Amino acid sequence: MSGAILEMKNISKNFGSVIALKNVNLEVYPGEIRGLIGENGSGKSTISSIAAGMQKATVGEMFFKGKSWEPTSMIDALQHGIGMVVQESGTIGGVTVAENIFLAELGQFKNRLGLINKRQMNAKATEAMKAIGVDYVTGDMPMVSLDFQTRKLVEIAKVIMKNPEILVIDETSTALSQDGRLLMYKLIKKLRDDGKAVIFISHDLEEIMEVCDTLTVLRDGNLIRTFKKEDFDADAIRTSMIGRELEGDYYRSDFIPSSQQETALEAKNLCCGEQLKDVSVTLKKGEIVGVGGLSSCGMHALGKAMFGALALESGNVLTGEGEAITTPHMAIEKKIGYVSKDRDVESLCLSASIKDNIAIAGMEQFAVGGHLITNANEKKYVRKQIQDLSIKCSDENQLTGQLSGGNKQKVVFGKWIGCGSEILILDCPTRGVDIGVKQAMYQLMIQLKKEGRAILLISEELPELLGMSDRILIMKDGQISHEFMRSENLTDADVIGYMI
Ligand SMILES: Nc1ncnc2c1ncn2[C@@H]1O[C@H](COP(=O)(O)OP(=O)(O)OP(=O)(O)O)[C@@H](O)[C@H]1O
Repeated sequence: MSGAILEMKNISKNFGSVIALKNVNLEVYPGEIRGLIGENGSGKSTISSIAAGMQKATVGEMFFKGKSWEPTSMIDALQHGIGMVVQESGTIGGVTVAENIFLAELGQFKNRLGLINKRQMNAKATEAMKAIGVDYVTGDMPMVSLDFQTRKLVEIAKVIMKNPEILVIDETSTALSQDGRLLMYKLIKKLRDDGKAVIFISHDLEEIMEVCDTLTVLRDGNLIRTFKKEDFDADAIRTSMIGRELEGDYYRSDFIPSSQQETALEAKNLCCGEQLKDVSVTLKKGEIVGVGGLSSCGMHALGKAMFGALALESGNVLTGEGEAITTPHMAIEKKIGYVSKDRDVESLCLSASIKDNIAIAGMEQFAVGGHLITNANEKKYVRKQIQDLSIKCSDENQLTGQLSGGNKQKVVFGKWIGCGSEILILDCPTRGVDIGVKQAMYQLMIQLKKEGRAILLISEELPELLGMSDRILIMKDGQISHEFMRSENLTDADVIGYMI
């Protein structure tokens, strides 16, 4: 035993012909925050989920606290000291916060008659939320009433409550806004200071360098290198991630706001409870309008509303020609595309193939006469998106649910880009996407802008908003609190003040 709390030896994992991990050796030490970074599909989720009992390695062995480690499930792993917060939603929608937190452990609340003491269970769940610093969520709340960020926080509370020896956090930052991230950093630093270990997966190099003590780079299922804090160097890490230096512009290189005169889409006086309070936005052709704020500020609701997917109390969404958009069907007809933040639930059908997910919005492009679908045309259309966005998959028939997180996001992007959307409502479009692909997506957005397409870019990444937008709208408490024009001098600090 090397002093490591977890030793993973010669781990390989195959999914049919896909090799996700090749002979990976990973050791994690107590009192360490270990970062895992790598391109989409490099094997980060696979290696950490094997440690956390979600799946088994094809080959290899593991030792936890010096003993052979063969967890039979995530619950088994959590009960014995390794807990994981997964990349996508790890909670169940149809039940309460307490039922999610105590899933598989409801027995402890049974009374002598075998009935569950809900009051006690709810109180304990409320306590667990308070323990991580969230005082606005109680155990009796239905999960469906919570936004994406809060559902993630429930998941974090559930794992933290078990006081794990090792906590794995898989690409969760991008599900959280600024306040949620700060809360998460505080929790993981406390665990580290208490002598526990954390495995932290993120695509945000700046964040991972700031938060982690050591950093392991994976590429194509191989462990490339582990950096110690004193050796952290952004260029060296990037190069070992992608196997070459990243060249060319990342964000826009111009700093002058620009657009055409014509309006592409307009939201007028939108009202929807606490989420939207008299919000008006005009999006011009050839313009990228950024929308930022804290998770509950109303920006995600605004995106939904502009796609006709939110029941409004009043106000309306109109195209440049003055036609009202009240349903997603109408929006699609008017060439509006929408990437939801809640990718797995709202943007994809995970049990369908990549082909079906991409082709569904683009029939007009490849069907003969707009209605006769030929296999060859459909395949050609889908393959082009797979190639343009470098979607890592076995072929277009692979089920979307089998893709890595970032590759799923690329499928969503491909669906709306391929069908020639004139207006794109992009809610956190680069969530979980690696830097190489992010760069390609930004360059694509610039190209679309040049072609006169309009983009509403809703994002929790301030550098992305500052780097890409012609105008930035900051939202707070369901209202637009400030508008900034694109400028070289605009900084994170200028913007944050209007969010909180
Ligand atoms: N259930 C599955 N069936 C088939 N292939 C899978 C499955 N799960 C993962 N893979 C493949 O294994 C490889 C590694 O995936 P993994 O999710 O570990 O990548 P990752 O580094 O976490 O990527 P991302 O940054 O996009 O989340 C990918 O090629 C992925 O498509």
